[in-house]
Amino acid sequence: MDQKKLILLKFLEFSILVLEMSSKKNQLRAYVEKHKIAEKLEDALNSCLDKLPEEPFSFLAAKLLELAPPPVVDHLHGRQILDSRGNPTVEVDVYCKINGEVKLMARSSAPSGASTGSSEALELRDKDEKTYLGKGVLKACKNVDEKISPVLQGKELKSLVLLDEIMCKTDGTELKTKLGGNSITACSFALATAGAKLLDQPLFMYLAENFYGKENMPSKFTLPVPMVNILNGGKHAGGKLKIQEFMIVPSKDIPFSQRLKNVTTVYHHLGKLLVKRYGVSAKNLGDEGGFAPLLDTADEALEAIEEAIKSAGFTVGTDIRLAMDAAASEFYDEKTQKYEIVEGEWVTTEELVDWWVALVERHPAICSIEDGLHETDYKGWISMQEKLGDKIMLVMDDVTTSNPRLIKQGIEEKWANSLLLKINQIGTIMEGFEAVRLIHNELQGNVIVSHRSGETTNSVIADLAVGVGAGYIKTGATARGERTCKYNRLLQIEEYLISKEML
Ligand SMILES: O=C(O)[C@@H](CO)OP(=O)(O)O
Repeated sequence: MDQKKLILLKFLEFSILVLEMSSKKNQLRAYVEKHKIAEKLEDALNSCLDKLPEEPFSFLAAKLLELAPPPVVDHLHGRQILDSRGNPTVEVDVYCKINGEVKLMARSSAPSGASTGSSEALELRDKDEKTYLGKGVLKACKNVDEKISPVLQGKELKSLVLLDEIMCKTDGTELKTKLGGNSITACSFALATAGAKLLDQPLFMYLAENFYGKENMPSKFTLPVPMVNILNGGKHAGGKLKIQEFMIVPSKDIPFSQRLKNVTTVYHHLGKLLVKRYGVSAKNLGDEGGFAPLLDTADEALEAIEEAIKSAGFTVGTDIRLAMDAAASEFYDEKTQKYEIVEGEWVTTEELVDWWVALVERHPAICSIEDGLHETDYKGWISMQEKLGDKIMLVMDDVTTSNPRLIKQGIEEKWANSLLLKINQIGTIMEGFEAVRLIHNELQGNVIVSHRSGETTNSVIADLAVGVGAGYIKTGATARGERTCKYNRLLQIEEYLISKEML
């Protein structure tokens, strides 16, 4: 055998040995020292480096990569932290084993809703009234450590779908009643974050690869249009205003950073206007950072917002449109089957649908109404879709709870034309992917990726919105850290996409 081949062979043997022994560092160090491997190798390489052709080295490098053991999940750890409302929620740490060494790769957490749909995944709470008024999540954290972590141990992180599938199977229930939706969502978010980090990819790219498959990755991405909560009512505020969220929606024909700048400008103008009109307490903030003035009617709120848009120098309806989340289940009486749309005034389903039609006529800048009816008032949903579905977005939230089974039913029965996607309503990102596919492929409708009213400072949903090509994102006001971190992440993604010519 000629010398070149011999050296290469020895180098290969040595490299294999290093890889095999890399989990036992001390032994490796002793071996290297005993046999003076480092010097020998250096000598050998020096003597032949410039004489050897390129080929064998790239072959060798590829072989070594193949031989390296892939990084795998070592364990997950759940911990109780606080969300933006001061309630406990689950945070999960993902530890991976890389070349035999255990490292903390990523951490993420679950959000929590207030106006929740009845078919949402179970939010597992301890119900011990002495601790956090029964809202503790220590049982959910224990499930992460004792039930989820063991089934994921040793698994690779390339496929989030596979990991989410394992968690769903381990729980075995549609609404995650065994392990808790909060533990599973926090794990799914943390595993995705860890996977992206391990593969050295931006999170949105990792999610896109899992959503589209590596072969079908788009060469360009789009950034979602933000639906920015600017004025709060209902359960998120505390006054008489029944409708939960009034939002502003910038034009999609301008860059994301400009969309954000425009809506933020309107937000500040509205703050000033409310103080002037209703006094300083009118600029108090609701759970999602929107102002929470003590108003009585939707018209009052919409007129104030329209005026703020104009005083900020924009045109209502072209530069900035309006959107609402009624959260109608919260002002519905199941016994009488009536809605209290204005304090003390109860209306039937038909009257409410007509009320919506008239409101859209009075405020033509309205482009979207979410949960305009109670979550089981299917007749009402169908009637509203017939009357308004070709004019504006009608968004299913509590009625579908991001659940592919309910979304299929909604598509078949023509409940509405758009979907609000909240991963913690169903549990895993994988199930969220299925929801998006249904809406995009079978309904040709819009998906709005959404936060919850109780949030943490992780920004996974911003990456998710870009990764699955959602048209919109709803993540509160352009104020309060747990809301702005999502918008700020979108600014980072925008910059990245521009630099890579992928926008
Ligand atoms: O109703 C909604 O769409 C959400 C988010 O705004 O609120 P919650 O998280 O309280 O369900």
